[in-house]
Amino acid sequence: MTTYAENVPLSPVPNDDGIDAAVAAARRVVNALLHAGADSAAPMSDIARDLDRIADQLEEHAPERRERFVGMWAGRPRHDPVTGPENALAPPLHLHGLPDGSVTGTVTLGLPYQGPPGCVHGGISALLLDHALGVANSWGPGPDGMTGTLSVRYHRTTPLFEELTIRARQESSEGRRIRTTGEILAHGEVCVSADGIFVAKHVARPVADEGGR
Ligand SMILES: CCCCC/C=C\C/C=C\C/C=C\C/C=C\CCCC(=O)SCCNC(=O)CCNC(=O)[C@H](O)C(C)(C)COP(=O)(O)OP(=O)(O)OC[C@H]1O[C@@H](n2cnc3c(N)ncnc32)[C@H](O)[C@@H]1OP(=O)(O)O
Repeated sequence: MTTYAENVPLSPVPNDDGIDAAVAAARRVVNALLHAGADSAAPMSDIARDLDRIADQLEEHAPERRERFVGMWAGRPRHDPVTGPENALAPPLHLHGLPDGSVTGTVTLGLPYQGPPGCVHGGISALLLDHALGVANSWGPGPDGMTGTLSVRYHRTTPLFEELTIRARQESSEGRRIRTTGEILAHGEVCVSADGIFVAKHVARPVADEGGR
C-alpha cells in the first residue's frame, strides 16, 4: 500500500515578488473595481487610462503565444484558473494532499465570484470542484485524466466572504474510467457536492520544436 506524507502542499506556493506580486495586485484591482461600482466618485477615466498603460507595457514584453504555452508547461504549472499564482482569475485556492490519498483546501471568495445575492456563483463552485477532483486524481494512488462528466449538486447556497473548505478524493477506477467525488463546505455543512467521471487521457504538453500549440 502506498504511504503518503502528512499534509503535502499541492498548489504552487505564491512568491511575494515578481509576477505573483503583480497578479495579487491585479486581483486587488478587480475586487476594488467591483466594490467601487458605477456610482463611485473615483476618477474612472483616469483609472482606465492607467490600467491600459500597464497592459500596454505587459503586452510589449510578452513572448509569442506559442512560446508562452511552451513555458507554461515546461515545469510545474502555475497558471491554472483555480490555484495558479500567475493567474489573476484564480481566487486562489490552496490544496493539500492528505495521507489517505484525498485532498483538501480552503478559500474565501469575494464579490467577483458572486451569483445569487451574497452567495457564490454555481459555475464558480463547479470550477473549484472540477479542479480539486483533478488534483485528487493526480495525488491519489490511481490514474489521473481529463474530466468526462461532472455532476454537481447544490445542497444549499455557498456564502461569500466566509472560509470554505474543499475536499476531494478518488473513489475508484476501472479501465480508463475514474470516479472522483468532492464537496464544498461552509461552517461544516456541505453546500455543493460533485461526482465526476474522468477518463485517463492527456493532452500532450507543448514543446518548442513542435510549435508549442
Ligand atoms: C489545469 C491543468 C489541467 C490539465 C491537466 C494536465 C496536466 C497537469 C498536471 C497535473 C494535474 C493536476 C491537476 C489537474 C487539475 C485539474 C484538471 C482540470 C480538468 C479539466 O479541465 S479537463 C478539460 C475538460 N475535459 C475535456 O476537455 C475532455 C474532452 N473530451 C475528450 O477529450 C474525450 O471525449 C474523452 C477523453 C473524455 C474521452 O474520449 P476517448 O476517445 O479517450 O474515450 P473513449 O470513447 O475511448 O472511452 C473510454 C472510456 O471512457 C468513457 N467515457 C468517454 N467519454 C466519457 C465522458 N464524457 N463521460 C464519462 N465517461 C466517458 C467511455 O464510456 C469508456 O468507458 P469504458 O472503457 O468503461 O467503456
